[in-house]
Amino acid sequence: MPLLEVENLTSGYGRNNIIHGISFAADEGSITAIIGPNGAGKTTLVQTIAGVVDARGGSVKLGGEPLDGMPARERARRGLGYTPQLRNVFGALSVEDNLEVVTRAMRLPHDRVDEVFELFPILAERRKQRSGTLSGGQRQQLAIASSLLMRPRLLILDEPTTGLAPQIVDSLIKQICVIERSGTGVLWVIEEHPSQILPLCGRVFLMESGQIHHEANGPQLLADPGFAEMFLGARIPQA
Ligand SMILES: Nc1ncnc2c1ncn2[C@@H]1O[C@H](COP(=O)(O)OP(=O)(O)OP(=O)(O)O)[C@@H](O)[C@H]1O
Repeated sequence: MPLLEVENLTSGYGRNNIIHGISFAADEGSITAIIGPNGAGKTTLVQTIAGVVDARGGSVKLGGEPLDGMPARERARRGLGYTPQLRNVFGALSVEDNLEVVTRAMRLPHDRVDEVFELFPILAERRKQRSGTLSGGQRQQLAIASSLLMRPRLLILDEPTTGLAPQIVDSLIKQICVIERSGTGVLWVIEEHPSQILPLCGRVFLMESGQIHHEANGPQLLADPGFAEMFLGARIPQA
């Protein structure tokens, strides 16, 4: 059984539906990617899975358990971790306090903070630093660390590498691979760096105009000469 099963999911804002009857699945211990042009509805799709945007039809199951109608917080308790695009951390709080806000709110054991510090040593070094003064990459690590405190079965990452310096991108990708190898499923919305990320992806779903048009595995997709023009409007440089 796949870890995540999305069936015929529809959602939108106001009078407009943005995603139209999307179905796909993602497995544990592997990386599944969603890729597509700006405005395709990728963020809306993952926010609907996470319970941040209400579904208007269809279903989402995690480990066979339906999550439909549950608020985001309840989904998080059941193992669905979501790190939004905007690296939202509490800028006025220290690194450590950001993490403690989550452990207190979700009544988690305090040693979970040490667990995520092991994965992100730079955050441990900077535990007393105000988060607003971290670099973009460090803020992204803190946002991911906050999601990991719940020990999610599935971690959704919305464009985690966008806007980061190449060296930081490399180390973040390595850290995400460590998370995947620990058995966590990763659902990754890709915006930048496809030539680095796609080879790591078991399944890739190509989204356009609120629908999934194609499924492939990452290496297959990179080898497809039409892919870059079709979905990114540019040629993908080889890694
Ligand atoms: N809160 C909102 N209210 C109204 N419309 C929205 C809202 N968020 C997104 N949209 C619209 O939904 C459509 C899909 O946006 P979405 O952010 O899901 O796409 P995306 O594929 O993630 O794009 P990008 O790669 O640019 O982030 C766009 O037309 C966008 O303007």
